[in-house]
Amino acid sequence: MDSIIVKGGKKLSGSVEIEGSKNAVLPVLTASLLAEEGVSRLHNVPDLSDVGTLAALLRHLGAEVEMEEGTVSVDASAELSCDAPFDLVSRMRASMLVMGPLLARYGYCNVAMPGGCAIGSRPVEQHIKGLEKMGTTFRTVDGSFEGHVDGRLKGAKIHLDFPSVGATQNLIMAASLAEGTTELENAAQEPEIEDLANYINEMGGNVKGAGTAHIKIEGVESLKGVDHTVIPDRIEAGTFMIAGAITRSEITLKNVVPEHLSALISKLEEIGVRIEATGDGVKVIPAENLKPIRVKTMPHPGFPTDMQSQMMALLTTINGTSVITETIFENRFMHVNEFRKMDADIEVEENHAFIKGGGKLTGGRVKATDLRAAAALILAGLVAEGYTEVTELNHLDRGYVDFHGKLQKLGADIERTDEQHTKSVITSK
Ligand SMILES: CC(=O)N[C@H]1[C@@H](OP(=O)(O)OP(=O)(O)OC[C@H]2O[C@@H](n3ccc(=O)[nH]c3=O)[C@H](O)[C@@H]2O)O[C@H](CO)[C@@H](O)[C@@H]1O
Ligand SMILES: C=C(OP(=O)(O)O)C(=O)O
Repeated sequence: MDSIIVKGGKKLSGSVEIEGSKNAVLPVLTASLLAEEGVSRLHNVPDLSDVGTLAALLRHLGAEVEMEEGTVSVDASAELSCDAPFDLVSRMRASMLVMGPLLARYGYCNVAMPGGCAIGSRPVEQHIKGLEKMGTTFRTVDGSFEGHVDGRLKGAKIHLDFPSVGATQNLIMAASLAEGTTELENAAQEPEIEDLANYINEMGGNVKGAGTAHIKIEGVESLKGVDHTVIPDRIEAGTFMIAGAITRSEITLKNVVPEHLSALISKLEEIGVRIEATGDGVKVIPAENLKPIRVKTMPHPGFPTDMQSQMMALLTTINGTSVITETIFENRFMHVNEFRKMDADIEVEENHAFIKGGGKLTGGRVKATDLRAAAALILAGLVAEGYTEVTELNHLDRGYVDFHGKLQKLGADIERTDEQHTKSVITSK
């Protein structure tokens, strides 16, 4: 079985380059289906299995997709198929994002229901309700959403019950080729939404207000493929900030936008970890003694749920009791059992985790329960006594490029049993 083995106790030093953002490139790739002419060349694309999975889906739909050294080209000018089957959609929930572009372009889609995943049930009614308001009629057939539009999608005023990232993205894409104006209220404000809007505007679209809770989209007649550079991955950056903090080491991160990480940086500073801006990145400077905190995950600009397990790893090393409250996903504490196997003292009551930190972590064999838990367990392994073996690396490969290699370069004592595998995880043609 593939695993990463880390021996705890080494300090880190040096610098690490942050990749392009997984959560930005996935919606941007689906938006490339909106272009009836031209080729989109997307730069700063990370070599991740999720990108490979989405590329496979775009190819299945009839787009031409090429990948070379961080650039993915998508030509969606051919007549596309509108059927996204279960075997592709179920591999990755972001596949649902083909719905908006297909309905906008063809007035039809047949997209398998993605189902829940380890971190929660993850319903999609906000996507469906918004698209219905724009004139789509849905029925469910054999476990798929079949959507029909009479003519073209129509602009609408849509108030989201919750600022869902995926629903906001699907609706922006649908509205970009709809007739008239769409206004989204209580929209998600993540930097990845802004990146998607920038890409659509570069293609000839008209999206205003992305990055705020109120987004206004004027539909246009057509969009063209263009070049676009994906923003840096704020979650990978945050994960490496914690790598510096947990090992009490000064390290430098390159290709980071600190404004995208303000909630995490503010919590790290409260703990006693200084984050200093340096040209195109940041320096992580932990104090000698760190302090426990209370932290609650929230939609952006709040503290990101995707940093919750890595923060938990750090808090297990800090004297005193810290409290984490998870408000985004109903089942995102599965890593607690794995941390306990490493002798962490953590109690969970409903959506609160109480972490009594400062005790000794002990290495052992632990299982990655989701993508961020994979990284968090490796971070804990950096400071645990003895060897920690982390299995189920398929989760890690969804969202981190060469994670163990980057830690190795920073000085960690870490290796991966299937070294070859990490060369490229993108599915080839
Ligand atoms: C590829 C990608 O960008 N994934 C990110 C995206 O996921 P994703 O877009 O799936 O996250 P959402 O913001 O939609 O979901 C957040 C919460 O809202 C619920 N919900 C969502 C839609 C809906 O129609 N009904 C509903 O109840 C979900 O079950 C979840 O509990 O944002 C999450 C929240 O920041 C991140 O953890 C994921 O890394
Ligand atoms: C939950 C995540 O991703 P996804 O929405 O793709 O499952 C994540 O990136 O941590």
